[in-house]
Amino acid sequence: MTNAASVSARRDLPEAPLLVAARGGSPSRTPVWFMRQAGRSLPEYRKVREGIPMLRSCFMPELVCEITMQPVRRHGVDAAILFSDIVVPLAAAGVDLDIVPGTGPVVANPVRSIHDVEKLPVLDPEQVAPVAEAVGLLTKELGETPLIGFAGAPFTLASYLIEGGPSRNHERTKALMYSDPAAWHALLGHLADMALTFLSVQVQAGVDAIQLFDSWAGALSERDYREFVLPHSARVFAGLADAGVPRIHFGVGTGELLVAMREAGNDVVGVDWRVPLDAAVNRLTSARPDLPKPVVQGNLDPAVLFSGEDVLEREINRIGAEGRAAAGHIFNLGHGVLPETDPGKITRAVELVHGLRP
Ligand SMILES: Cc1c2[nH]c(c1CCC(=O)O)Cc1[nH]c(c(CCC(=O)O)c1C)Cc1[nH]c(c(CCC(=O)O)c1C)Cc1[nH]c(c(C)c1CCC(=O)O)C2
Repeated sequence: MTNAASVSARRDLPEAPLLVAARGGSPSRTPVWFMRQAGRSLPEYRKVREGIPMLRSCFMPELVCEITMQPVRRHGVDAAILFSDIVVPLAAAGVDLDIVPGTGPVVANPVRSIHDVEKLPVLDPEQVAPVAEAVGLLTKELGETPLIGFAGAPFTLASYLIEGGPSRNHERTKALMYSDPAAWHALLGHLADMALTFLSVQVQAGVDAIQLFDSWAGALSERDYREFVLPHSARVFAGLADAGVPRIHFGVGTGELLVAMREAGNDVVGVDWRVPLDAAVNRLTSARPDLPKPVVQGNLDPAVLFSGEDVLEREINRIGAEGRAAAGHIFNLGHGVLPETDPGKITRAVELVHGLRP
């Protein structure tokens, strides 16, 4: 795809609350979307996914478009997030892996040495052409609602590749990181290239914002994060600096890493529910008074959607008030929607956020 095409593919959405807030402007209302808003909480999702394996569904453009649209239609959220997965670029490039229901990504041949790193395939943009096609369908269907593209950050992808699947302690990951820094940096460099290719394809196809998911970065100390991870995530963000779309950075349990994660070069800092948004802003501004006040995204505990409506309202009001400390606030959960969540509660949460004074 040429550069000229990339310029014309993106819609002009100057009023979209998500994009206004991401730039630190004054949106007409507090924008809200939810990580994992498409997925098992929705009966219409379970219906269209019936009999189709997760990974295969990510390469079916019409289905990706339909699943991405479902929460926008149902809940009236202020953004769609592309239905895909962080391991899609790895699978597309030919890494032997599967997404096992109830477990997550499982890798057939885990990466444990420099030899394994050297054997990793390079992602050719053509291999994710169905994703670009889905983005094209979505930008036609979404009207004024922005579309968020995403990728997994190098550390989180490395953890799946090295452990071979989900991990509580990331022990093999850390063992490689500490004992073979050359292999480690080669691996993270490779994964940064892949993330950048995957995100560039999405941007050229017309997504309006991107999010880099470093879900498991919170397992690291700040010192290790700075030495072993930050330079690679920074390269992904730097590669998108001229893309013209806001860049969101998110991880779980990253209260101690917020300052370092912002230094990776994003425009919006995702915050999980453990750190109040005003405290997060405080940490960010006192550590880096030289930088502009941050824009934050978050941070309702996904478990609160299992409580009564009075609790939901109280928590949303609290988070709305705390978010006023930031230069902009994009309302979200502190992590993804849990599969058992009552979708009615999600719709109600959107109404309550839209009732907040922006
Ligand atoms: C760590 C991670 C993964 N995938 C992702 C992350 C980062 C975000 C986070 O921290 O949650 C990212 C992701 N995965 C999915 C999305 C879609 C967009 C959205 O609505 O947010 C996004 C943004 C769809 C999905 N990705 C997956 C599902 C469930 C698959 C199904 O419906 O059978 C969905 C909707 C599978 C998946 N893929 C992964 C896990 C842990 C799982 C869940 C396994 C399970 O519980 O069955 C890896």
